[in-house]
Amino acid sequence: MNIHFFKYQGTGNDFVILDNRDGRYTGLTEEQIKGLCDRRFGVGGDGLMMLQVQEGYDFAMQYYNSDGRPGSMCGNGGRCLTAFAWKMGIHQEHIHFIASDGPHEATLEGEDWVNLRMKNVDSVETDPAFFYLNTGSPHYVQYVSQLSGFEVYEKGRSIRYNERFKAVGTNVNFVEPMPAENGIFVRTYERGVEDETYSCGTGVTAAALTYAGPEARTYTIPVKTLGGNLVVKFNKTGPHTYEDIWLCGPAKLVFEGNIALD
Ligand SMILES: N[C@H](CCC[C@H](N)C(=O)O)C(=O)O
Repeated sequence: MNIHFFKYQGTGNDFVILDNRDGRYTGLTEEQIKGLCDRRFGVGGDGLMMLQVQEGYDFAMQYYNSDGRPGSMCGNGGRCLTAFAWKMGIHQEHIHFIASDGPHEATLEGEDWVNLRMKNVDSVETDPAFFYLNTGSPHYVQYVSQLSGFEVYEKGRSIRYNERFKAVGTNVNFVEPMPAENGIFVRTYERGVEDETYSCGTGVTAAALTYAGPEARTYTIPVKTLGGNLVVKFNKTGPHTYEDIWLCGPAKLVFEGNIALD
């Protein structure tokens, strides 16, 4: 089978994207998706997404992690798929799509900057050592010092596979405040990739929410990742409740091509 693919990246979180509006790629197997995401034997990506038709929406987002299995919501993926939908002719000032965690709204600024509305958050588990919350995907958030030299892979992996999380898994974010920028630096170990990625949109969102002060008001938090900069804007409405959450940043086409699958 010949596959025509598009490769996108958003702050270095990279994805293979397929236009599946006619259903031609619906039968791809877990092994085939894993193979397409393989950086040596395939196209390479942290995940694969399909652009799908969905009545009542501009499109549906079907997301798979690089292990070939369906993942939960992917923030950078949603931004990249929005840029791709625009390229495919879905030209709306406000784009509405449905993903595994429900409806999303997105706007573009130019061709490769996407603002993506994330689902509201109505609870956060707070522990002296960490926060745990769901921004479309589950995220463990821990503040550390000297994040540049931190062992994200080893420490992230040990949390992801601990007694509590090993069955279902979790994404694990390590966060360091950047006082001069009034922002944060975030590094993430991703479930389903089972490695550190250059950026994780739902993780960056989760980390930014935990960085807000105690006051209920709107916040704008700049976030640095290994792959570039994002901005998270939201309205904190109570001690653990957040609404009108927007993840904003670049989403770019890298290349497109064809690959034959056996
Ligand atoms: N990279 C993604 C997160 C993918 C979620 C996935 N790792 C899972 O837990 O299923 C993001 O930008 O939000």
